[in-house]
Amino acid sequence: MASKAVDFLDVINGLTRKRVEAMRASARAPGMIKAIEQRNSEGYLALIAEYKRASPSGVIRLDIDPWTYFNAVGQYATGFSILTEPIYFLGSPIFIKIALSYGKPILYKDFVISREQVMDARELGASSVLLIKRLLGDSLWELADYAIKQGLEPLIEVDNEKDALDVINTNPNVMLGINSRDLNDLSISLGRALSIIRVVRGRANIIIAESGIKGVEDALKLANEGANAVLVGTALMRNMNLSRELSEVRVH
Ligand SMILES: O=C(O)c1ccccc1NCC(=O)[C@H](O)[C@H](O)COP(=O)(O)O
Repeated sequence: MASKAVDFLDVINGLTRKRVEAMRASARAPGMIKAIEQRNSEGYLALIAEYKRASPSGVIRLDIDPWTYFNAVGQYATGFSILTEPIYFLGSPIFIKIALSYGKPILYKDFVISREQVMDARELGASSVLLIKRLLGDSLWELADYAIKQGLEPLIEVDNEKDALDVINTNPNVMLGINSRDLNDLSISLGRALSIIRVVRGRANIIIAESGIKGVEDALKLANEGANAVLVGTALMRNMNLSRELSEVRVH
């Protein structure tokens, strides 16, 4: 009994020391756009690995700490997507601080609706910030311009053709996130994402396919259609070894 208590305290002590060390980090993550372009120029689809413990549909996995995750997927990922939203996704800003030491681009992933959140992303050291077109409506470009002024690269997420065209007609230089998940009913349709990509490929600077990507077969379809990167959460949380296979998918 006594030795169990000591073991546990040792674990807590070790993890807390690492967490405090991360809190002190003042680094800035490198840019996502350049990293994706570099990966594509080497002939590969870029992989953005998301640290995602839960979603509105329920808990995904709580038994992987962020160090274990970043260590496992870091060598294969072009960048990280880090959920900071605490209620539905059990995210935290500390995960960004921890990710900084891996030297990869970092996307701040929350339902961003305010300048304060953009500032938070910047102060934490993220390189990009997620802006969801359907969530922001008319305030999208005001917030996107603010993020750019703060030195962040906005990832503008859409889930339909009209919004995708709207984004590239307004600013083709931002990263365009094409979500397979319908944000009304949370249903996933890779087919819908593929048809949106078909419409915008060659006109958007960077296309990132998001959500519902289960493995190499899905990633290949998206790459063949014109995606520059895939953003994968749930499947990687369930099987971190998938990162190696996904990192080997080629672009043309
Ligand atoms: O993940 C959800 O269920 C979700 C529900 C409502 C709004 C947003 C949601 N997800 C945010 C994301 O962008 C995903 O975490 C990301 O695309 C990764 O998706 P997946 O690989 O399917 O976990």
